[in-house]
Amino acid sequence: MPVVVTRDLSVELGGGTVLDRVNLTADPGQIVAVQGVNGCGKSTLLRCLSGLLRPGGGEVEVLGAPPSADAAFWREVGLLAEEPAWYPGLSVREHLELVALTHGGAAPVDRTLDDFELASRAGASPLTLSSGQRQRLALAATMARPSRLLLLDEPEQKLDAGFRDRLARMIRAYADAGGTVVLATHDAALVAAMDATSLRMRDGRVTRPGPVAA
Ligand SMILES: Nc1ncnc2c1ncn2[C@@H]1O[C@H](COP(=O)(O)OP(=O)(O)OP(=O)(O)O)[C@@H](O)[C@H]1O
Repeated sequence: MPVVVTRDLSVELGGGTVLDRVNLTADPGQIVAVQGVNGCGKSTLLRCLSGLLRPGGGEVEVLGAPPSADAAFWREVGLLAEEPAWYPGLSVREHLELVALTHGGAAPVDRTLDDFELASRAGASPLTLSSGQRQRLALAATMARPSRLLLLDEPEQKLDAGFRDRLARMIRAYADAGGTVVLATHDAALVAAMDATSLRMRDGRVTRPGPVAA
């Protein structure tokens, strides 16, 4: 059974059509990369999949039901969108300990710090990190705990080339273990490195579904 299905998903905002009858499916183990120019509707699509925006028309099903606001939904779904608010009085390590404590089955914090290249900054407040380091912390908080679906809006932003390669491998490993990923990205190299299914959007419409071109 698909993890994500949209049928003729449509959204109007500010008097204009932002999503126009978008049909998408994502199966267990699949990475769907939504690509297209600024303003084509990628973030709006992810907001609909996460239930943060109610579509004006069509249907969205995530894990067999419309996205829901309750905590049970968010235990299955990891979202990376706007940068989260950080607690200034908690260190990088303590933020990750909070995630590990509240989500059974999370990866050990020391391993997460290594995986996301944050070990040398473990004692720092997130507010004193560089923007790329904060992006890695946001990714770590999203990916270090169990989930069935990851919704990632431009996960590559602020990351250097080396960590983008590492991220591609981590997302691929998540999918190989049965997880589903829908991401919006401007990074064609990341799409290729993850061996993702590419979905091209233009003006709110899907123009080119199918496997990514070589
Ligand atoms: N609240 C809103 N009111 C009016 N228009 C909106 C609103 N939110 C988004 N839009 C418009 O919807 C369109 C799609 O925006 P969206 O953020 O989904 O694009 P995107 O593909 O994610 O772009 P980017 O690559 O720049 O992140 C844009 O034209 C944007 O101006």
